[in-house]
Amino acid sequence: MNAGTQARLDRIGRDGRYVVVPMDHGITLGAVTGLKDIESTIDAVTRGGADSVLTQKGVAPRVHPNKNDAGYVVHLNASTVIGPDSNDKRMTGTVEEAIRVGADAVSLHLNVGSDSEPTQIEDLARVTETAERYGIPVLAMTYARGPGVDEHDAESLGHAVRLGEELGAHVVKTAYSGDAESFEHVVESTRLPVVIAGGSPAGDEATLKAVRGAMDAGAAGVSMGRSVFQHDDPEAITRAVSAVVHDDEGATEALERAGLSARV
Ligand SMILES: CC(=O)[C@@H](O)[C@H](O)C[C@H](N)C(=O)O
Ligand SMILES: O=CC(=O)COP(=O)(O)O
Repeated sequence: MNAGTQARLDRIGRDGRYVVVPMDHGITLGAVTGLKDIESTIDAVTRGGADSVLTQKGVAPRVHPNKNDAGYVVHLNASTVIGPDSNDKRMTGTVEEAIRVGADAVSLHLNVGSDSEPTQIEDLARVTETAERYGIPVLAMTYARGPGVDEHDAESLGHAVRLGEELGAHVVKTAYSGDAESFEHVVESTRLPVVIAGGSPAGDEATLKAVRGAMDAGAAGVSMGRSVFQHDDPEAITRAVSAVVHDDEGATEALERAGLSARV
């Protein structure tokens, strides 16, 4: 691996594990809870131990003053939930733009199984080629999503993360399959570090149990957005997630250590 790529990977994670808090949802969902005052949210999650934050390029000026020396990932494609097809992710930036706005890494979202999969495959291939030339790590968000696709099927998730590796990504993110045993298949489908998304918030206990299960299956951490940035105490939940990812804490112990009761 290019020395610059490795050095930048070490800026968005720690010791090969990752607590990334993505807040690119401002395009997907709009200015939802946690994203209106994104400055405070970024400050809170990075004080809580997030290794890096992730946004679209346009809000970069609102990131740097508040990220407390955490790493920064710029997301390069998007869609909206009000558009014709939220699975149809279109390019919103380039690797060069990401470098210009101070990114340590870039990310791209693919919906494997969607009608727009072929274009997204081409997009990721181009992004990894350019990123390699600049020594910029690529986080591929490879979901199993599309007509008739089971978004939590371990076989499909394993296929999605392997696609990310085959196209030159350095870290892959996907949905959690729901239990450690099935998620082992996902992790074993690639040599890359696999991190999990949080999905729609389902309560602190469910969130931490998913993180614990994924880590037990061999995952390398999380790229967890809404369950963190929409929490009523983003710093505390980040602290709990980081305790599981980086300190191998149990779900309940991590919640208690962060001052959060184990509630549904
Ligand atoms: C809002 C969602 O369904 C998330 O899983 C998004 O797909 C995550 C993605 N980065 C996005 O916001 O487009
Ligand atoms: O960019 C978005 C993610 O990586 C996952 O977001 P979620 O809100 O945890 O599903």
